Amino acid sequence: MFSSMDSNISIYLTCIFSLLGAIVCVIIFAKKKNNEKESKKKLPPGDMGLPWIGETMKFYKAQRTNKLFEEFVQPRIQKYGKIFKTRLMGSPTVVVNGTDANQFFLLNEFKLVISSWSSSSVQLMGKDSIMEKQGEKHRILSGITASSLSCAGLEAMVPKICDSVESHLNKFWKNKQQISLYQMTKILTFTIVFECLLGINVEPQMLGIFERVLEGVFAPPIRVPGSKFSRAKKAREEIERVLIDIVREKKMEMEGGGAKEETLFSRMVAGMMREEIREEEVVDNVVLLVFAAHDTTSFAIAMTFRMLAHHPNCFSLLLQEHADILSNKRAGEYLTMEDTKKMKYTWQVVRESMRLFPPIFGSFRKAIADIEYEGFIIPKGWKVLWTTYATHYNEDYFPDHMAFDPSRFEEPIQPYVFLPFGGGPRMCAGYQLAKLNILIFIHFVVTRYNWSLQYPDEPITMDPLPFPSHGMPINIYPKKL
Ligand code: HEM
Repeated sequence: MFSSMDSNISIYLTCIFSLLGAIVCVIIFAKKKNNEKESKKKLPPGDMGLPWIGETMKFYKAQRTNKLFEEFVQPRIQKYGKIFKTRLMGSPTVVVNGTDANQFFLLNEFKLVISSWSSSSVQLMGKDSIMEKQGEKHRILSGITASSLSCAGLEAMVPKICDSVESHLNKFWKNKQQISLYQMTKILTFTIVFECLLGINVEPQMLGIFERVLEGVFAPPIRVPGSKFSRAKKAREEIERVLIDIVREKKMEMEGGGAKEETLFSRMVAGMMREEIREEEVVDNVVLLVFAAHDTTSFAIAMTFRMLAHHPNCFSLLLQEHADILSNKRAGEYLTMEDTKKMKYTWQVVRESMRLFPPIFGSFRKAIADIEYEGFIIPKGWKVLWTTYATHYNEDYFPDHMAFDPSRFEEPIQPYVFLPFGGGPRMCAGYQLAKLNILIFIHFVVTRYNWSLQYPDEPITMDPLPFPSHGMPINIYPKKL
């Protein structure tokens, strides 16, 4: 009897110990799994460099010679993969590369990330410009901007742009044998933004003051006499006084029932009268629009002409497109929106030039929450940098990627691969205006002038936006019309 009881107890104990063992195993296994999961949520690989300064100097050095991708981004992609960490200008930063990353971070604007500009840019553009706005405020401002920059708004602008280009050529190109293409297109873009988009007459001194503001946008925010930033801040105060007077004049004119013509400026002032936006917001957004359009459009034009000079076959095809459009016009008749839609090959050439020479290399965002992406964690407060190069210079999307081949754009390009104008809620508001400005300018120049580059291989510098280091001087010879 005892022996059968003993054997029952021992079976009982064996069962209990086995059960306990199983529970311990399950706990250990679950803990291990959890630890594995936790350890997977690690920071991306990379080198944070020296305290505070991090890898800023290496970044600037690569940027200055327009080799940001070749000398900074690509070697790190090879070493660490498409997502890597670094430290730039005092901020821990994760550089993300590729279509999926572009889509993820650009579409998650306002939800996981917000745009992040340097302190100098914010002080000079103003904290009330669209680039600093989030959520509802951003929606109101982009609504006002979009109403003028939509296709319907732009159609009315085409003859005005033609007029501005014609006056520009008469004033700055006529009887000249040489001009600086980059400088000239800056003047023209400035005039187009002010006169065609905003409906504000350009006073002679305004461009100079604006250029001084723009020179300080990426300089260190040190306000000591003689510094770039200090000069820029003074210029900003000067331009602010001029713009406040213009805003108040416009408001009085509109209150008195004048100002029939709707421009982006009158829409902003109307928004101010409805108390949707404040006077400071109107001023800051005028400054921002000039900044956003100025160096970008001029660089896109300059690089298009450079590529055309290097690829005479492409130039012949482009010239034919403009000769065909011109042959259907009466003497002196301006282009229409329909004509610009016929400039398909020209737009391919411009896009291919912007693929190789993007006017904006990418932009910084700031994480507003801890972000889990591709098995890594990007802590709240860290910066995220997406770049155009990572997809523009990728063999998978653009085979023989350094070759200039406008035919790549005959077929639609997969989303988030070609991003000279960015994407998501912060996609360039002036994309269509830039397109018209560039196409119409090319039409006038190639149908009226023969031209050649003075320095076919002029170096490109970045500070931090790219520009041809000698201003791209060209020789010009008027065509006999
Ligand atoms: C070739 C010429 C241009 C290029 C390559 C370009 C490129 C860009 C890019 C990449 C962004 C997005 C920046 C980001 O994601 O943080 C942007 C934003 C913007 N662009 Fe352009 N741009 C050009 C011309 C213009 C013009 C002509 C205007 C208007 C006059 C303009 C107005 C804006 C504005 C207002 C934003 C800010 C949008 C926002 O924050 O919601 N751009 N541009």
